Amino acid sequence: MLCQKLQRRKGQEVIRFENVGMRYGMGSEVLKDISFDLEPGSLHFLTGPSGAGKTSLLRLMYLAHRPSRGTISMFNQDVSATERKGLPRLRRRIGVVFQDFRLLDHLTAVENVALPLRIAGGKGKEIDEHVEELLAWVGLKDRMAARPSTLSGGEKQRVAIARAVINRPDLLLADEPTGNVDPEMAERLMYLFVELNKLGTTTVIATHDMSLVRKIGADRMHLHDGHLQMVRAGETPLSPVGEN
Ligand SMILES: Nc1ncnc2c1ncn2[C@@H]1O[C@H](COP(=O)(O)OP(=O)(O)OP(=O)(O)O)[C@@H](O)[C@H]1O
Repeated sequence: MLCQKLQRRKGQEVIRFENVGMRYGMGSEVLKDISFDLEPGSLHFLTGPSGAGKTSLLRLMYLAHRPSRGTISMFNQDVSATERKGLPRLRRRIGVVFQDFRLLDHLTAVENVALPLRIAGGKGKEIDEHVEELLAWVGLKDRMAARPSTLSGGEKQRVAIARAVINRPDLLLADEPTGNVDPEMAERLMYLFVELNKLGTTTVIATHDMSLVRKIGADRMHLHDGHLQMVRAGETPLSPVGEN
């Protein structure tokens, strides 16, 4: 099954940036000349100091913001040439954990997590069982029927993570996904991402937690002042870029 999934993706380009710049409104560029491509099934941490541009880069990768220059292609498709109405189809292949969670408050935790499966056409009890199993695994067995407004920050974060991974997306983008939980839970959630990655999901995780980065030992995309360096596991970014 795993081989099949990886084989199906062989030759497919998950994401490619060429000389991409990004600005907000009329401001100066917050991302400058970004070029990289991600191989199918790769896992990268996205690191860099506060304000370096990590969330902005994830927004571009999620197609929530257009670049001010350069080209982006996703799943072999030039995004700049894609009309707005074609974007939801691409986005359905991406699981995303936002810093502000973006859960739907009129739905329970179970219903929020089940949403991507329902949108994909899934029906019935099987979905609920699958969702409940995942929520229990992230420590939310007793909070399944709760609405987001009654959950703590760490609980909301775990619901958001479960929603992002539930349908094994082709690409997972996570912005500080362990920022609101204790170290033990952070490690458990990272394990979930690593396992998903082993099943073929290309994964990018923005984090300030260098101890987890070292523990997992994956390659890094390191941003400093809007410039990107690709850094191999165990290596340090070139000067003047600091560790964090
Ligand atoms: N909506 C916005 N409008 C204008 N400027 C923005 C907006 N969002 C971010 N910025 C600016 O873009 C730059 C990069 O911000 P971004 O949030 O991408 O950094 P980050 O690396 O994710 O930071 P952090 O680690 O603190 O979350 C910063 O200078 C920030 O002030």
